[in-house]
Amino acid sequence: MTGDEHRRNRRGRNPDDGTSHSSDQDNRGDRGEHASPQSGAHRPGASRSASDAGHWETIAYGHTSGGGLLDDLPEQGRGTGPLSPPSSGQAQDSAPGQERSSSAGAPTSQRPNPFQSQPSPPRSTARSGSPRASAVATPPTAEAESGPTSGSSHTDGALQHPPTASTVAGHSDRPDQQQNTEHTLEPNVIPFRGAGAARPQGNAPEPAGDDHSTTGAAGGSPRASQGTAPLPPDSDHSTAVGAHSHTSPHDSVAQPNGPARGVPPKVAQPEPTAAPASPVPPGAHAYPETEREAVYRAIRERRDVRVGFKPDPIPHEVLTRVLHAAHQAPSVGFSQPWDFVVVDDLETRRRVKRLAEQQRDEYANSLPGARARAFSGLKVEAILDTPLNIAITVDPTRGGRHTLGRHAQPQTAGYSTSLAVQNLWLAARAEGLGVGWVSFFTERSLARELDLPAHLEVVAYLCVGYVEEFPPEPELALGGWAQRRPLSWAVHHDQYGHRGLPGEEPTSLLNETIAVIGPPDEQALGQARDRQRRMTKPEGALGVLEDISVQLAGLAGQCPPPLPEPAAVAIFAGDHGVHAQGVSPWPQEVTAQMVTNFLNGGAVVNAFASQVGAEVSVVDVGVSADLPSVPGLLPRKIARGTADSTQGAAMTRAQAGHALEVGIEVARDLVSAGNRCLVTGDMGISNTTPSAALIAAFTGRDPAEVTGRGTGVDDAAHQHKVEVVRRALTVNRVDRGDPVGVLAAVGGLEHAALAGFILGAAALRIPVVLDGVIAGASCLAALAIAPNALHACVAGHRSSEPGHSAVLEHVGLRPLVDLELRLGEGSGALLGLPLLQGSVRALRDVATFDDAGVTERD
Ligand SMILES: Cc1cc2ncn([C@H]3O[C@H](COP(=O)(O)O)[C@@H](O)[C@H]3O)c2cc1C
Ligand SMILES: O=C(O)c1cccnc1
Repeated sequence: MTGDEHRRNRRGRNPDDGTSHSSDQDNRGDRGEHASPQSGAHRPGASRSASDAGHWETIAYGHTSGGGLLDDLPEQGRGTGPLSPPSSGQAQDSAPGQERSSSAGAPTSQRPNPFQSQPSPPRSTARSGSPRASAVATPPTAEAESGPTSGSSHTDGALQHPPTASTVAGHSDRPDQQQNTEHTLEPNVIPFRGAGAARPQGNAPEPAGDDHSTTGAAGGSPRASQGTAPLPPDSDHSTAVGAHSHTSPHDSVAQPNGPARGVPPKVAQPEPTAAPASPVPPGAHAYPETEREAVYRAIRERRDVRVGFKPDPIPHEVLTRVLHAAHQAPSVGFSQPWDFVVVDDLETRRRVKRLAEQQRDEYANSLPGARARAFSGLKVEAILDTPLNIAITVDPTRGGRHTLGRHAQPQTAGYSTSLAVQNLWLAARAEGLGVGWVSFFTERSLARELDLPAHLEVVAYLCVGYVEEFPPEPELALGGWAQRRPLSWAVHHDQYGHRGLPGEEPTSLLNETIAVIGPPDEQALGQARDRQRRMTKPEGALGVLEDISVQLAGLAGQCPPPLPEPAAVAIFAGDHGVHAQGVSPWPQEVTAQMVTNFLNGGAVVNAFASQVGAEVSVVDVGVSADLPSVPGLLPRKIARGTADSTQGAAMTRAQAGHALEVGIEVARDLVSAGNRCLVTGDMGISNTTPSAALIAAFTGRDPAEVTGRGTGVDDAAHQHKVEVVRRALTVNRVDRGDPVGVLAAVGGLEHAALAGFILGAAALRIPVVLDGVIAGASCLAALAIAPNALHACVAGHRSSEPGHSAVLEHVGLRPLVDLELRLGEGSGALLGLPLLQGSVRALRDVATFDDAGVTERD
């Protein structure tokens, strides 16, 4: 048996080989419950429930009729300053063996998916940016420098609205807009907190029929809502909230997706602190259950509607109610900075629509191929389909110079206006009106079309009308454009990063991730093998691609698995203190220059990504230089390069842990943005040296066997590089049983982040295509942390770096492409991507003997 055959046999056929699988439960993600809506439409044998059907189906992508991966999208802007590479290169060879394993099965089977599991508040639109033109790149000179400094940390800023102890007379809304007593206006008064009556002063009107806010001599806060029970005297909701800190009285209330959820509390409820005993029990002011449910229902069922509008006019009183709800939004310093321009003039709307169409085209042209195909099926506006549009504007100057709370955060005027938008949206949902927020405009051009006064800005442009139906989930989620993030990803305890829902023990992102990385789904594996056997081809004829398709079915828990498309490559970039040892012929500043080149679309990775329709992001986890803030760059700098590992640890354990978590978060973000395949990329001058050290540490091989020439050092320099790796390992005395410790001692920030990226993909059961030696080294760390992560890994190619072959052999991965590449960036992985996609496409689309009426062999 050849080495290749041996490696292949360790994969696919029996994926449990080679790693010690724990008995981890399958991916339960965020306490999952629901089935996944992410499966593609229109594939043979795919079953969809009737409730999924309807016109939402028409926007689903992942359909099989797409035009392949070699699209002809316009090229992005390119870098202009060519780098002058030093010469030379060498290769390794290895011919792919041919053989297979397989079987087949009927499509289906589902798996828990962290995205479907946990109800969480709705989000609205998705955005994206395009690479910019400009470029810097200089030829290599020789020298180095670096110095670790500690990185940034996250903090949360909470908005506080200080209590105020004065009453302010206000003006009323237009009385002619009042339809009935249900919609009377409240006095425009800032209530006292806990101190007697808060009565309108001066000439503020006493609203007709609104008797609930001014009952009794002791009084109570006037409330905005109608039909609320009279408030007990001296009630003050802010006291109640403050006294209960984490355990808000609302914890036991029904969650946004339905009745109270049963997450068993693992943490004792904190004792209320020394607040004076209140005669008002917690929850006394809660609405009765049916009313609460109505509130949560409106929140849950609000949709950004683009399709299925009816032409029926909106009665004036309905529209007024909805606008009145918007007008009751909270606002900074009670400045009420909004105005509502109700547009029904057809000519104006036609002009606005033209603006939106221009922006739509511009956006479409900026998209990578797979995204562009998906986007072409999406409707982004219904400007002429609805009886009217509403532009909601902000006046950032309203309220005068001393608007309370706005002095420190001028953006709060715009935020306040967004709250008016949301109020309108929820009220509209309750009225059966659909709302679509169109943001395909540059703000100034829209303001011009609407002939707004110069001091106003447009916050939202809404298409409003009755609808045939409301989609059961956001249209973008149904179409697979993006997925809802589980609530648990967004909730932190005391400090950003201490995750856990209320009542749960806070956990780290890393531990949470490791906990859900499980073995492949045996049933889906079996179905995929069975289906491969029944497909109209001789058994095994697709060789390694059969194994890959089976692996992906097991990973997804679904046969056939979703197409691994769209794909996103994340290039993790960092610098290295060990560069000072003369291990690379390139100056360290090339790292930052290449990052700029990536962002300008001018590098090899961009060319290959464009070829296969993938999106490119660059993650700065440790570049020494400051990088400009541009679309496509994720600024996650943890340190300005690592320390020199020949002198001690390259980084602290905390830095390595932080980098791992950055990688996990990037994986999560890219997957929730709708990507179904992740691709590793790297940039960091000198990073083949820490790669060799990691590989030696995790495989136990001698540094001489696994240290390569990287960007091309000569024999003498190579010898020196081997000694540098040896010294780093001696100085740091690594223990491979402590993978985070190994990463910290001899790795790089991009290695740790890449390990996290791999773990993040595995936890989400999304395939991750690995590039060359840097990804390989990182993968060893990831597998040492969670062996089951292997089932998410596909080796995109074999690099000519010797350390990479050592990795592939050690973990039992069979590279898809073997072309003597030694570049990094994600280039080799991207070349392998279409093969991976082809393997799944075949499993999904190829007819079985039965279906096609083809006679099987004897
Ligand atoms: C212009 C240029 C573009 C690159 N793109 C990837 N690498 C690759 O080479 C570097 C590692 O090799 P060594 O350890 O020998 O420095 C990494 O940045 C890696 O991504 C590049 C290197 C250079 C010079
Ligand atoms: O294998 C790789 O990915 C590689 C090889 C040399 C330099 N940079 C990356």
